[in-house]
Amino acid sequence: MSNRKPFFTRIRSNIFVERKPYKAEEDIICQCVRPFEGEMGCGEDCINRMLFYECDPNCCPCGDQCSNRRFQRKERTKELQVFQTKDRGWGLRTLVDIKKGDLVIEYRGEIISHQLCEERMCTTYVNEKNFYFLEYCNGEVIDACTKGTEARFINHSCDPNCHIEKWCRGGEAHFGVFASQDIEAKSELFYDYNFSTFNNSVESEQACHCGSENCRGTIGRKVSSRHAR
Ligand SMILES: C[S@@+](CC[C@H](N)C(=O)[O-])C[C@H]1O[C@@H](n2cnc3c(N)ncnc32)[C@H](O)[C@@H]1O
Repeated sequence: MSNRKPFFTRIRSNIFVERKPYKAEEDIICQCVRPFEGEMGCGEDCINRMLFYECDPNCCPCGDQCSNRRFQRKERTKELQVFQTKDRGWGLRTLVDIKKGDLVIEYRGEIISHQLCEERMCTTYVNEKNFYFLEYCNGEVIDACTKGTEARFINHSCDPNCHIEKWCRGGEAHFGVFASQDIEAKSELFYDYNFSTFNNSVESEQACHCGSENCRGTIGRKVSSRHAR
């Protein structure tokens, strides 16, 4: 493997290549009560949070004290490092402790249709060995091959310390890598590709080197037909 970190363009929000982002027809307003000054509202019992729906600051009863706006505030673990692993290519690790439940980083990229994804795989990405795709919604894919965040470097493990959550904000979805447990500084971050990736047909043929006791042997779901999920 080359020592040069693969180049990609870091983006602050998803890029909609073939369509404009949808706007929500109406906002769902939670029933939280604005907390005392200096405290944050919309905690674990906020109905929007329970439904994986971020509050709108313009109509949330907690206003600027709403804590259910992590994607809008672009929260993330600040000190993450891309590094070369022994047998998994590049990976992503944390340089600081992370608490269970924290949003580590948003998985961003270009939002494209399955059809355009197929086309890119036969043209632009035809010589690529690694693919950086995540299933979006309604037949669309997040393509982080050239534009995205460091989340694209997160490797697969059959016993991961992170997982992907889909959250709604306005009319669109946001995908975040969340800590499934407390994670110590200097640990590599992993999620289970079985539940999240788009190109299972490619990954189901790749040997897994996650090293966990319950390793399934390959990094993608075992499928017979292309893109079956
Ligand atoms: C989304 S990329 C992850 C970043 C990648 N390691 C890199 O160097 O850019 C997915 C690719 O990483 C490698 N990979 C991820 N998890 C792995 C694992 N558990 N064992 C072996 N290879 C892995 C495979 O080559 C896979 O196709």
